[in-house]
Amino acid sequence: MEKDEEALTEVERPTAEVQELFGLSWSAMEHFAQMLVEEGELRGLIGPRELPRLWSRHLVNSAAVSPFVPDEAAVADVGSGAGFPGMVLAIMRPDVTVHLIEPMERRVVWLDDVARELELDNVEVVHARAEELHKKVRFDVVTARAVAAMDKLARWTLPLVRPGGRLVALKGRRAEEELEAAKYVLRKLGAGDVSVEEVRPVREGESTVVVVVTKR
Ligand SMILES: C[S@@+](CC[C@H](N)C(=O)[O-])C[C@H]1O[C@@H](n2cnc3c(N)ncnc32)[C@H](O)[C@@H]1O
Repeated sequence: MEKDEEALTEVERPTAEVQELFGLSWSAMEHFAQMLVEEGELRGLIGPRELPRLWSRHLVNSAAVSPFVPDEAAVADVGSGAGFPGMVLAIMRPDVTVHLIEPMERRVVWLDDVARELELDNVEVVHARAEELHKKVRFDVVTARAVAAMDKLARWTLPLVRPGGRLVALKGRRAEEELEAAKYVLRKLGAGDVSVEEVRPVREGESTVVVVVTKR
C-alpha cells in the first residue's frame, strides 16, 4: 500500500448520525475534513495522532457550540487554529457571520484558504490577538476552544462581548475548577449568569463541556 493511502485509511469514518448532525452542510463539512486530512499535518495544523479522531474529537466536538448561538448572530471565534470551533460553526450555520481571530500567520493563511475553497461568504479571518481588538469591536457571541484557562480567556474575550451577549467556551472536565479560579475576574469584567452544560452532539459520541457566560 502507498504511504498516502495508508494515511487516509487511518481517518475514522463518520457515521450516518454524524452526517445527519451536519444536515445540509454535510458536503462542505466533508470537504473541510478532506482538506484537513490532506494538508493539516503538513501545514502544522493538526497532529498525526489527531487525524484518526478528526470527526469525533474535532468536527463533532466543535458542533457543540451551535445550540448556544442565536439566529443571525455576529460571532467571533478567538484562537481558531485549524478552524475549531469557528469554521465548523460557519459551515453549519450560514445565518451567522463568524470572525476567526487568530494571531499566527500560518494559521491565518490556512483559514483564508479554507474559506475561499469552500466559498464561505459568512467568514472573516482576522489576523490579530484578541486583546488588540478590545474597545474596537463587539460581538453577540464569542466562542473559544483550547485557547487558555478560564481566567485568562475571560480577560481576552469578555471585552469583545456586547452587553447581553455571551461567551461560549468548549472546556474539559476541569471547567468548574477553572470557573472557581476565575470568579473574581469574571465579576470584574461584567459576567452575569454562568452555566456549565454537558453536551453530546451525537447519541453514540463523546460528550463535551460547554461553559456559557452571559455579559451584563
Ligand atoms: C491550542 S490552539 C487551539 C486551536 C483551536 N481553537 C482548537 O481547538 O483546535 C490555541 C490557539 O489560540 C491562538 N491564540 C493564542 N493566544 C491568542 C490570543 N491572545 N488571541 C487570539 N488567539 C490566540 C493560538 O495561535 C492558537 O491557534
